[in-house]
Order: sequence, then structure tokens, then C-alpha cells
Amino acid sequence: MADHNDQNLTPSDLLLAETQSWNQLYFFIEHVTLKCALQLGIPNAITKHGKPMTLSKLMSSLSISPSKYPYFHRLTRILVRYGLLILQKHEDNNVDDGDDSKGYYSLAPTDRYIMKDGPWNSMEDQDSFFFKAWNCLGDWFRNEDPSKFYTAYGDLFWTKLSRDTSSGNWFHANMARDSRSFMNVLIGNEFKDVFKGLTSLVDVGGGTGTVAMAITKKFPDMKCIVLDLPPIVANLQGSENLEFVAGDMFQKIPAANAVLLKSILHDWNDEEFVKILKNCKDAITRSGKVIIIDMVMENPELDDEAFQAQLFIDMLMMVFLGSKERNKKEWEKLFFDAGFTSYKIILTLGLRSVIELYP
Ligand SMILES: C[S@@+](CC[C@H](N)C(=O)[O-])C[C@H]1O[C@@H](n2cnc3c(N)ncnc32)[C@H](O)[C@@H]1O
Ligand SMILES: O=c1cc(-c2ccc(O)c(O)c2)oc2c(O)c(O)ccc12
Repeated sequence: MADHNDQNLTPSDLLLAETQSWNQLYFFIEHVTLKCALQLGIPNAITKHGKPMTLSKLMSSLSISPSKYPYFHRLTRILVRYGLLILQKHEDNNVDDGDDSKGYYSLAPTDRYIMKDGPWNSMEDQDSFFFKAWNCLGDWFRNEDPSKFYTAYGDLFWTKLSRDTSSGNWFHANMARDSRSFMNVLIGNEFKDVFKGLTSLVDVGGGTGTVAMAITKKFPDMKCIVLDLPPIVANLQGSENLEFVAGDMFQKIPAANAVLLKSILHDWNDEEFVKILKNCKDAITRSGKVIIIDMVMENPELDDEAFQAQLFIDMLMMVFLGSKERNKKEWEKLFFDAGFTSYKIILTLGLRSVIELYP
């Protein structure tokens, strides 16, 4: 007697469902093996070697015993499957499986990003901080806490970062990496028009100033202010056209031609979002603008892989901040709720879009 759940599934449906459920259940193994690769130092070893490496060479450079060969090649096999490594087959293709002359391993282009500016290379040193918030996510759906992070730590994310120096430094180093990478793309191509003609700009929640430094380097005549919380900017040194100001964007934003909000508005719920934008509107001149760098969900320009990445970041916002990524309609509603009259999505660069908002 077929179980009532299976009665509508054909044998091939059942086998497909089995494959799908194994992939869903063990999806975390991609994460575990990627972290293992970083923990062992595989990307750095290949980078340092300067050219593709055989497995034996890679293992000896990592001081891994040859006795582990039968296991290590299975780790690199799955890393090739995920696209972290590239295996260049040996010309003589009929080598034994697992034989060292099987081929040479090199880093995939994405891996070079991961090592230089990606999110991964900092995860190790804050493993517990980052992953503790994700554990037992279901608990949060049964409590009234503002975020799962709050359930885990009894503190809001920004409060915890300002109290815990090592986590705060780790987080802001991550943001600086992200900003360096994004600004290289933004200012390095013809879209620098976003900042063209501005004589002053406030980078609200500008952190340790990576974005502001990139802008003032490219536009030396512009006066830039970085507004952030006191613990973040307390010991930061400005320059002739860059000033760090300690403050609260929910209270007041210094006056300027334009205000920049990169990875800010997705941190906050709709009410807080509107409050920040209203303070931005009070800060800019009538001919000024607000420049937003953030994700626009369900963006038709993005492929499925980018959409999945956006879903992951949306979960990150939900878990760490109780906030969200927004689609175009959601952005637009809040822009008008904050009293702005028009906006323009200037361009989409990777997962993020640059939006200009006019008073
Ligand atoms: C996700 S980070 C983005 C940092 C930077 N804009 C970037 O993209 O690299 C959010 C920033 O908002 C700052 N922040 C949080 N609450 C704030 C507040 N009430 N007033 C000003 N800045 C705040 C945090 O300290 C942090 O630097
Ligand atoms: O805990 C994290 C939190 C965030 C994060 C929080 C608020 C934002 O507005 C944002 O843009 C990113 O980003 C991370 C990251 O980028 C990493 O690589 C590793 C950990 C984190």
C-alpha cells in the first residue's frame, strides 16, 4: 500500500524528490567545505605558488600528510564542483582517478575576489560571533525579539558592535572590503557622474571612510563628511577635504549638496527608513540629491545566481537586524512617504543599484 503522501508520485518522481531532498538537506556542506578550504589555506597556497599545482604539491605546501591523499582529492573535487577551484586535466586523460598526474589545480576568478575583498576571508576569526546568530533560527519565529541576533546576544546588532571592540573591528573591516571593491567598479568606470558637480557630500553611516576616501581622491575639490556613531569615528583622522563627524542619523545630518547612503537603508524597518530619509531631505540643498547604494530585489537585470545571493543577504538582514532588502515598488513607496518627489535608478552594478533621490 503506497503511503498516502506518495500515491501521486511516479517512481521517477520519487527518485527525483530523493535527489532534491538530499541536495537541500546537505546544502550546508558547500559552506563547510569552503570554510575548510580557507582554514587549510588552499587559495593562499595556490596564489603563492603562482601557477596551477598538482594535488601532491598542494598538499605538501599545506603540510598535509600524503596519507590523507585519498581524502584530500575528494575535498578538492567538491571545490571544483562549486567553482572555487579549476582542474586543468593532464593531457593524458586516461590517468587513474585520484592519480596525481590527474591534473593541475588553479583558483577560479571568483576565488581571487573571495581572498582579496570577499566576505569569507574574515569569517574565520569571528566564526562564533557570526554563526551563533544563525543557530536555531526557528526559535526567533516563536518569540517577539526584534531579530535573531537579539535572541542570541540580548543586544541589538549596532549596540553589540559598539560594545565589543573585536567584533566591531571585524565588521567594519568587512564593510571596508566591500566598499573598496564596489567603489573600484563605480568610480573606475563612466558612472562617476553620480558625484560630478557636487561641492559637498555627507556619507551617512560611512563607517571608517573607505567610500569617502575613494570619492575625495577622485574629486579633490569636494568637501566630504563621514557621519557615524561615536565609537566608530572617535579616533579616525580626516584630511583637508574629509572630516569624520560623530553623530546619530536619526537625530541630525550635517548640511551638504548631497547625502550618500551605502548599505544603510536595508538595515532598517520602514518607519526608521523614512525617518533617516526625512533627515537627509532636511540636510540637502533644494538642488541637491540623495545617493543610495543598495539592493533592488526582483531586479529584471539580474540572473538567477544574483537573485539567490540577494535572497541570502535578505536573510542576513532579517537575522542580524530584523530588516530587509526591498523591491522597486517598496523603495518607491518609502521615497514618497519621506516627502521626495522623484528618483532614478541610475545603474545596477552586480547585486547593488545606485539610486538618486530628488527633493
Ligand atoms: C552596513 S554598515 C555600512 C557602512 C558603509 N556605508 C559601507 O557601505 O561600507 C552601516 C553603518 O551604519 C552605521 N550606523 C548605525 N546606526 C547609525 C546611526 N544611528 N547614525 C549613524 N550611523 C549609524 C554603522 O556604524 C555602520 O557604519
Ligand atoms: O555579520 C555581517 C553583517 C553584515 C552586514 C550587516 C549590515 C549591512 O548593511 C551589510 O551590508 C552587511 O555583513 C557581513 C559581511 O559582509 C561579511 O562578510 C561577514 C559578516 C557580515
